[in-house]
Order: sequence, then C-alpha cells, then structure tokens
Amino acid sequence: METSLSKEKLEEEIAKRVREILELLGENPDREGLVETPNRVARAFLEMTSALRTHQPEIKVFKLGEDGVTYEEDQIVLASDIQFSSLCEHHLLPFVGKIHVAYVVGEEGKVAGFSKIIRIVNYYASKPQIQERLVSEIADALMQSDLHPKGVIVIGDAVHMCSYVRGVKDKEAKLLSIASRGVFKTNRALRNHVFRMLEVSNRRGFRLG
Ligand SMILES: Nc1nc2c(ncn2[C@@H]2O[C@H](COP(=O)(O)OP(=O)(O)OP(=O)(O)O)[C@@H](O)[C@H]2O)c(=O)[nH]1
Ligand SMILES: [Zn+2]
Repeated sequence: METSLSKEKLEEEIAKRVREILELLGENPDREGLVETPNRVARAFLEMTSALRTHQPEIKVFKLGEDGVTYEEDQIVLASDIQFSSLCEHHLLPFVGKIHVAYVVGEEGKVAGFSKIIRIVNYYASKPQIQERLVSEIADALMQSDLHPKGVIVIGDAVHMCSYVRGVKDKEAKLLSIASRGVFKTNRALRNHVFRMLEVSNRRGFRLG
C-alpha cells in the first residue's frame, strides 16, 4: 500500500501503536526506560522497511573491451559474503546472513559496479518477506537491468530469529536458498563452478583489519 504520510507523521502513528502493544503486553510505557521506546521502534521498523517507500537504486554498469583489452568471454563475476538483514514476513523478526551474487558477463560485455550489487541486496532486504523471494527478486533485478548478463545466481544463507529465539528455538539451523536465471538455470557445470569459486573465496581467509 502506498502511503502519503510524511516520515514524521508515519513515525508518530507507528509509535502510537507500539505504545499500545507495550500496554497490552503488561508493560508501563511511561516508565523511564520505555518513554522513548515507541519512537525508537517506529524508526527501526521504518529503516528496516525502507524499500517499501523508495525506488530501486541504479545499477551502474561499465562496458568491457572499449579500452582495447580483450576480456574473457563468459567471464563469471562473483560478489560474495554480502552481509544482509531482513524481516521475515510471518513474525516481523529479523533474518540475518550472507548473500552471494554471481553473473556471467553478457554479449555486450558489461560488468556492474561492485558496490551497486551490495546496494541492490540491501535494497531488496529492506522489507518484510521470505528468504526465497529475496534471492529471486535480486536475481530478477540483475537480469532485467542494463547489465544484460547471460545468467545470474543468487545464494542466500541466513539464520532466522523467528526460529532462533522463539518457536523451535534452534540456534544452529540455517536456511540456504538459491535462485538461478539464464544460463545458470540450464548449465549445471556453470552452477558448480560458482560453488567452487565460493569455496575458494571462503578458504582464502583474506581479511583486512
Ligand atoms: N521457507 C521459509 N520459511 C520461513 C521464512 N521465515 C519464516 N519462515 C517460516 O514460516 C513459517 C510460519 O509458520 P506458522 O505455522 O504460520 O507460524 P508459527 O505458528 O509461528 O510457526 P512456528 O515457527 O513453527 O512456531 C514457520 O515455519 C517459519 O519458520 C523464510 O524466509 N522462508
Ligand atoms: Zn518468521
């Protein structure tokens, strides 16, 4: 649903409801520690759902080959270990983990700005959903972008707080989900190649700082 309320008004309206929830839970929302809580919660939820009220960021692309350098055709590009947090649409609790995005350079020879891939992940993560839809949306966004890749694969690997802190309370279980598009859908060897690249990326143990 589109909302025409200003950010301030939205925060005020959400905070009012959070206050009511606190009261229903048996808390005293006027006690010192809770006075600012409804507004903090409102701001946190607005931040974690910002994609509902904003447009997808631009995916800036660069054309390879224009500088006379021959690039390897069908080069696979992997952006790995992109940390994300999102909200599960069933409980509105966070699920947090990593997303890996790989694509095969298309016939136009375009590559995406590295940070733009991270921005796209963060954008689609910023709303309530299930993890399977998150990886699918990221894959579709890249396929439909100016990048025009031959294929995209998006792997999500996350811990869901709704299963960690409540319900089954499993502290170890993780959800792994994979969305494949284009050549990755049909070519199993190519998919396996990405999995091997991820293994290398995990093994290299390269950390700055
Ligand atoms: N596949 C998938 N399931 C999810 C995701 N996030 C939450 N869920 C699951 O959504 C389901 C909702 O099930 P319900 O039975 O309606 O909710 P519930 O009574 O709170 O279920 P429990 O968590 O089993 O206590 C649960 O099994 C959650 O683990 C997700 O991203 N992907
Ligand atoms: Zn959940």
